[in-house]
Amino acid sequence: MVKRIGVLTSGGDAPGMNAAIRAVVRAGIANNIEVFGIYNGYAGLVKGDIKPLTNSDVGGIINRGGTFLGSARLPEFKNIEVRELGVEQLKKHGIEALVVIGGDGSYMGAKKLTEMGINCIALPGTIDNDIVSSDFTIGFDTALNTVVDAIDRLRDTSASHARCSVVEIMGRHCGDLTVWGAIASGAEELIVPEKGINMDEIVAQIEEGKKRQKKHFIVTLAELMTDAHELAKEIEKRTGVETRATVLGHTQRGGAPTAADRVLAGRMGAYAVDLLIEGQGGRCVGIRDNKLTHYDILEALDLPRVFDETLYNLAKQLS
Ligand SMILES: Nc1ncnc2c1ncn2[C@@H]1O[C@H](COP(=O)(O)OP(=O)(O)O)[C@@H](O)[C@H]1O
Ligand SMILES: O=P(O)(O)OC[C@H]1O[C@](O)(COP(=O)(O)O)[C@@H](O)[C@@H]1O
Ligand SMILES: [Mg+2]
Repeated sequence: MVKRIGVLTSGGDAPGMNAAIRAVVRAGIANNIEVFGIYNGYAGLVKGDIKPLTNSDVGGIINRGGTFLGSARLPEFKNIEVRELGVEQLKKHGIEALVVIGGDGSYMGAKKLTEMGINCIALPGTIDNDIVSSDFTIGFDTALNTVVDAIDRLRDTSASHARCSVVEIMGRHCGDLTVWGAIASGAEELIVPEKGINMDEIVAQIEEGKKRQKKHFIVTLAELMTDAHELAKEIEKRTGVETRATVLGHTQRGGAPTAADRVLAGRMGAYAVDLLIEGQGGRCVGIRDNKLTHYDILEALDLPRVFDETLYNLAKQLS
């Protein structure tokens, strides 16, 4: 049975990563496995930034945002020679298997390390909710609550000034944070990559609201689609409603994880250790209908992303 494992966080950080690390360490130690922390993702792996972790090292972190191990992006990890340096470091420390907490990019790194003889289990840690093999990713619920809190505040000031607010939300190429954020905050409009921008529809929605003496308008916009400030100018020009843009940016990545994210992280972290004990590798953990499951990483990354039209239409209908 596996005796010594490592844990690392990689890619964009996400609230709940600390809770996941804690779960890996505590579940590992409970099964007589030594757990080593690898600092700063694959970059730290290659450099040998590796230290043993005890139960008390992961005490007092369940409620902390970010990742105490640090995270990084190391594009060079795609090169086999760079990954070989990482494998050498693991061998030097006697680490036989790894838990990798990150997004789709980190999953690829985990798959490739498994092919090089290091069993890896990947956990979905990203605010974007863009990992198709899991209904939810660790960090999504916290980021969603941050988005909703921000929109609630923006609505207050928008109503006082009878303004429209364009709110740019993260998600890379996935509209989930925007769709869920729009529903939970009662936004008037949502613009997501899966649907594109329909300027006429946005203008019509605001004009219709004006007729009902509406005092404020919230337009949620997924990032990377258009410039939020330019969109605000265009809305103001076409509707006559004074409009401001707010880019929520990295505020969405921070903060104490919600209870839902902590529980998800705890379940997934312990499950990853179970899979390593079974001798599994190259797998990623997901949650489906509230049940833990695991997939081959390549198959998981190949799954087609199905956009939830029902939720999108609900956001439209209730606006
Ligand atoms: N094809 C790949 N092969 C090996 N490692 C990869 C690959 N793609 C990404 N990675 C590693 O995973 C890291 C994180 O990926 P990235 O896409 O930036 O974030 P995320 O994991 O959050 O999606 C990259 O910086 C790189 O070190
Ligand atoms: O922090 P950076 O490097 O500016 O990256 C921003 C990107 O990271 C994210 O916050 C999270 O993405 P990943 O989890 O895939 O790393 C995206 O929503 C955003 O597009
Ligand atoms: Mg990603």
